[in-house]
Amino acid sequence: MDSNAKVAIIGAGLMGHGLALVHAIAGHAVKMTDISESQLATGMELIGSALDTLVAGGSVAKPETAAILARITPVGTLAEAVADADFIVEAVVENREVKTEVYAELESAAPATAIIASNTSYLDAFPLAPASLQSRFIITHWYTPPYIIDLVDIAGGPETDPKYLAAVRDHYAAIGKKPVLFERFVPGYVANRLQAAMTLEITRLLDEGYADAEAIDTSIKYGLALRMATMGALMKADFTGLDMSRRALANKMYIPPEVKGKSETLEKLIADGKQGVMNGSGYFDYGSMKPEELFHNRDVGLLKLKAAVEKVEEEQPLRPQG
Ligand SMILES: NC(=O)C1=CN([C@@H]2O[C@H](COP(=O)(O)OP(=O)(O)OC[C@H]3O[C@@H](n4cnc5c(N)ncnc54)[C@H](O)[C@@H]3O)[C@@H](O)[C@H]2O)C=CC1
Ligand SMILES: O=C(O)[C@@H](O)C(=O)[C@H](O)[C@@H](O)CO
Repeated sequence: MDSNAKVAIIGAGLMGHGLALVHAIAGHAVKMTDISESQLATGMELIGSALDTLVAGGSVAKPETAAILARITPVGTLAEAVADADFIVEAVVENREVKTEVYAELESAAPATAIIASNTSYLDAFPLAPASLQSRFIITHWYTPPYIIDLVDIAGGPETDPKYLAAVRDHYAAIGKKPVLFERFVPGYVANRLQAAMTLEITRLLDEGYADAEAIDTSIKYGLALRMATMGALMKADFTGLDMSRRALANKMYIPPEVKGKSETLEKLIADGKQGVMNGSGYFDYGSMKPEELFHNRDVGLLKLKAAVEKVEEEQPLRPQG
């Protein structure tokens, strides 16, 4: 696969519009569709504001934006989106029935040579796709916002032809992303599994009154995250010394929480009308700051952090170079 491949994005929601932008920035001609006309229009607006943010953060040059936008065409139907596609990205709601319907439609509408990729967060999407798609059906899972976060989880199913996995991995690496190709599909891949485990522990700490939101996020931002940004978890263990890891495991002091499927703290916040950034408060209070300003600041901040981490990796290497 290369940047001449024509891309179709199915679903223009939070992820779909971002994925359309990622591929257009990489030079692909992109067709994006959604079952909801209004979501398709919103997706196109969000692409415009995301591009402005990338320009403000120095990741895209202003003169390039017109050409990037011109590469993205919103279309009204799935059939139109995929008619001449080489690579199809499914980013519809995380619902088995909806995804099954989309794959059934792709069986008749997609070219017989197109690679089909699902952006599912946790579902085992392979059993949902018809037999005729299995050899070219893959997972490419991105993180939000995908035009800033470079990690892409790539996995095949039992019948996926490995050549498609390698082609997509190599292309994403060539356009500056960080693909991780899994030997075997595991729901949630690495990062989402770790995120889920952390969320479970955070829920326990909050619900049982051990720590509040401020204490938890301070611990993550100023403790874990800064080290993880340059070392990950396993290199950090090397720095700590592996004997320490062995002792920590042997002590068996950490007992994972019971999986309850809900959190009292979260239920109370939602009952009090707190939905997060979009309505001004969630675990934290955002006062008079508007969602647009918050998203802009988050994204420009992430771009600056990413540039700083890249510089540190270059200037203070932690492994032999070359
Ligand atoms: N929200 C997130 O942070 C992330 C989500 N994902 C995954 O990406 C996928 C999409 O998630 P979001 O973008 O967050 O959802 P979303 O709800 O923002 O967008 C989904 C879009 O799919 C559209 N849709 C529903 N049925 C359709 C159909 N038959 N044909 C075309 N469009 C259809 C909806 O109208 C909606 O606009 C899910 O599988 C999710 O698990 C993956 C990474 C991050
Ligand atoms: O965190 C993300 O951006 C993603 O990895 C996801 O797949 C989902 O949003 C996930 O966090 C839902 O639990």
